Amino acid sequence: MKKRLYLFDTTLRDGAQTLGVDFSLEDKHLIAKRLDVLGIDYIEGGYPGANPVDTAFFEAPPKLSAKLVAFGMTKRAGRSTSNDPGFQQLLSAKADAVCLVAKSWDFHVDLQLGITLDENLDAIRASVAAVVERGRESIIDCEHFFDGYKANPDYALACAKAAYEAGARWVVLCDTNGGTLPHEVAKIVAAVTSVLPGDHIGIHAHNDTEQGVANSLASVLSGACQIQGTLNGLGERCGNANLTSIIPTLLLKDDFAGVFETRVTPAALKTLTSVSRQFDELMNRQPNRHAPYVGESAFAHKGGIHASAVNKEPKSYEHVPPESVGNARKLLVSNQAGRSNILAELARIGMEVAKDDPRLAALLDDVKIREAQGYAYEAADASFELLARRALGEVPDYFDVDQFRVMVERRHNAKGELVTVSEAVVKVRIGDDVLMNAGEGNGPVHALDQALRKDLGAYQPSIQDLELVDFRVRILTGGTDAVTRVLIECREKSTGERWFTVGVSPNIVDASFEALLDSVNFKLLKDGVAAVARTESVVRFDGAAVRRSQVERI
Ligand SMILES: CC(=O)SCCNC(=O)CCNC(=O)[C@H](O)C(C)(C)COP(=O)(O)OP(=O)(O)OC[C@H]1O[C@@H](n2cnc3c(N)ncnc32)[C@H](O)[C@@H]1OP(=O)(O)O
Ligand SMILES: CC(=O)C(=O)O
Repeated sequence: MKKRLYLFDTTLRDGAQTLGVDFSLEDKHLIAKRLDVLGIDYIEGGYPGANPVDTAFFEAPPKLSAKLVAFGMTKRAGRSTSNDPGFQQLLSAKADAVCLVAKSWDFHVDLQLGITLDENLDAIRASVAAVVERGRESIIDCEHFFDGYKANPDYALACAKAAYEAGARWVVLCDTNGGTLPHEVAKIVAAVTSVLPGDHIGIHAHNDTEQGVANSLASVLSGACQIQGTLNGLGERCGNANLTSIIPTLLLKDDFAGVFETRVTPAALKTLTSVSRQFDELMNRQPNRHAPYVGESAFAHKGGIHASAVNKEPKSYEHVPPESVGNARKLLVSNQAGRSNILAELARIGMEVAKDDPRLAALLDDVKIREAQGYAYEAADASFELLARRALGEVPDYFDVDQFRVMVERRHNAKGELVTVSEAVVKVRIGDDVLMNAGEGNGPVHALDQALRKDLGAYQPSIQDLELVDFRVRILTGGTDAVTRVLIECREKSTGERWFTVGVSPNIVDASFEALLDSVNFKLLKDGVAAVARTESVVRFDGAAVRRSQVERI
């Protein structure tokens, strides 16, 4: 029979101690529910009494199948539990369990609490007993357990034993400062589980030497049965053990999956990538592309040799199948690519090309030459698709830009305020028509975008559905030879679909315009719009008088 491991999530408590993270009450409810669906056993919701959000959360907590845990500290020195208002507020919280942080390093008892070692042991016993008496499951976080054990093993163990004997369901060994290494954790946890039952022992590891996950895994191999951690590794300083890495390791790696079981099912594991990314989205944090298992690049193959091998057999360069965690494989197109990368990307966008098709070799050469000039196709899916379809003769000649002009002016407005305005004029040829439009914007690229998309004749219904959402500039080489790469992200308003395009030039406006043109062409191509035919050359200046006057002023 497999050994049951319990997952304890402290995102809403230790995760709230992350620099730059502030949970609202609504955030807490949403996150608790997502964790519950994932199959977490214990969800620590916060510290009732410490702040209004946490207090409110425990006044009307969400309904969960996981056990909801209220966090606090052992009673204050010199008071009884009934005479400690903070402790009483903790006991009143609507929670299934109460997790108390207790000092277990003699140095901290002496310096931080200023009480004797025996008084601290008494405080642990009295606090656990009060929680149990109140009908709550009791959990003790033995703060600084590993540092305490190294300094005074007998005393650290005495704290753990005092909690266990007073009725604590779980005694959690904390690597509070995150400085303990896996071999030390393995040894110390084994020493604890030789005197206390392992199915009552947990681990809470901080990540200050980037060993949070390794230390948690080492501790279960030494007999501990509860792992505390957070979503995406949030937490005080460098964070906590990352449950987003621990959970798939427990379910997918033979040495763990064969021995241990958790409440997380293989089906729930498939939601892990979306849980992780939604969480970042909610926190307004950029997801870590390189995060194990769930990061955008966790199954992205850039090297041509890797891509070729993955096409034959994915496990050649993948330690687990991406779909097992809800992630997806990507074969990137770049200067490191071979024909396999290109073929895979073409297949992804629905293009069938034979591996020996000479147009494929030409496209690969073109990609490598352009990447050497500064283009980055792995980040610009739409520009790559246009390049590939052009190489195969599949992109209609929608329009030509005969000319554009941009002006940036700093001036006083009617209220006498100093403002910087940008104006642009773009002249495009569509079929037999030449259209000239002006646009204003808060910067030159914005103005160009406005002018280009103001009136594209027959294409306007398709183009109106397009919006520019992001614009990133990177200078690739320093000095006078500097080249600018611009990446533009666009969004189709009707579907929410997004794509990226790239432009490169020594001139930032030129680079931006090239990326803008790709976005517009991609949208027309995507919508299956037919190109307007050209018969004769008739020049027509389109637009209202006001536009013409702007043009003249420029
Ligand atoms: C390792 C961890 O992550 S533990 C969790 C840390 N998380 C937090 O601190 C976030 C929430 N904390 C808070 O909002 C506040 O610190 C509160 C409400 C808990 C306490 O606020 P205050 O009463 O103003 O105390 P303050 O934060 O200044 O100091 C903490 C006090 O608790 C005492 N204390 C710390 N740990 C314990 C413990 N395990 N048992 C008893 N007392 C403790 C400290 O000695 C200190 O006492 P002192 O004021 O007499 O010196
Ligand atoms: C309790 C806790 O967060 C710690 O010791 O790190």
